[in-house]
Amino acid sequence: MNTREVVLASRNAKKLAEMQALLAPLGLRVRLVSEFCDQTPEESAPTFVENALLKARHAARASGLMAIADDSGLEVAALRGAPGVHSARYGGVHGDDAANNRKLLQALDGRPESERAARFVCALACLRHADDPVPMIALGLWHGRVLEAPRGTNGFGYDPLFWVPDQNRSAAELDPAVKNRISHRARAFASLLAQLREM
Ligand SMILES: O=P(O)(O)OP(=O)(O)OP(=O)(O)OC[C@H]1O[C@@H](n2cnc3c(O)ncnc32)[C@H](O)[C@@H]1O
Ligand SMILES: [Mg+2]
Repeated sequence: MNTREVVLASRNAKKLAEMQALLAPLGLRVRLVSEFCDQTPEESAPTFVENALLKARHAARASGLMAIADDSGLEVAALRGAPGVHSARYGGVHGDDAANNRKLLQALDGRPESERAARFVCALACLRHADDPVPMIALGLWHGRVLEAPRGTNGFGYDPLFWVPDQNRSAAELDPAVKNRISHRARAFASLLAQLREM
């Protein structure tokens, strides 16, 4: 096994940019799953952790390398956890951020602030190889609330609708470096890096 090289099992360019910055302290050579294969596994599991494992296993098998996958999304308590594991395709078309945001605004139309609490969830799975029986798992949460209209142009996905109370800004108004210090993904990577350093 080559432990100096890792494949990132995502096809979302903006998510990949965040993952690469968060992984940089380890000084590994980073490869992308798109270099090895065109297919994507179906993200059909009911949990973020299981979907992250599906993606990591697929990338490890395609590349022969250690693999890291991120499965993430936004949970709104008043919507019983939706968009949840379906965050990327909430609006009907996979990866259509504008449609996803429109649907979320509609779902919360007229709801008071007290019913707009939300949290971003990030599950990371890291496999040393495709048949690794001891996957490393890391979770990160980021609490905020859903705005009534989009704000800001940074980031991706639901960032323009996610209000970060202690920053007094939406996630899309944050400097990318700040988002990468405090986000769900930042928290999950902090935990994963600690595990990788012990490996
Ligand atoms: O599966 P991969 O290829 O990694 O890319 P994806 O975009 O499909 O990623 P997910 O399946 O994990 O779906 C996560 C969705 O949740 C949203 N999301 C996740 N992290 C986010 C973040 O940091 N900011 C805003 N939205 C985010 C966004 O809509 C993503 O498309
Ligand atoms: Mg996906």
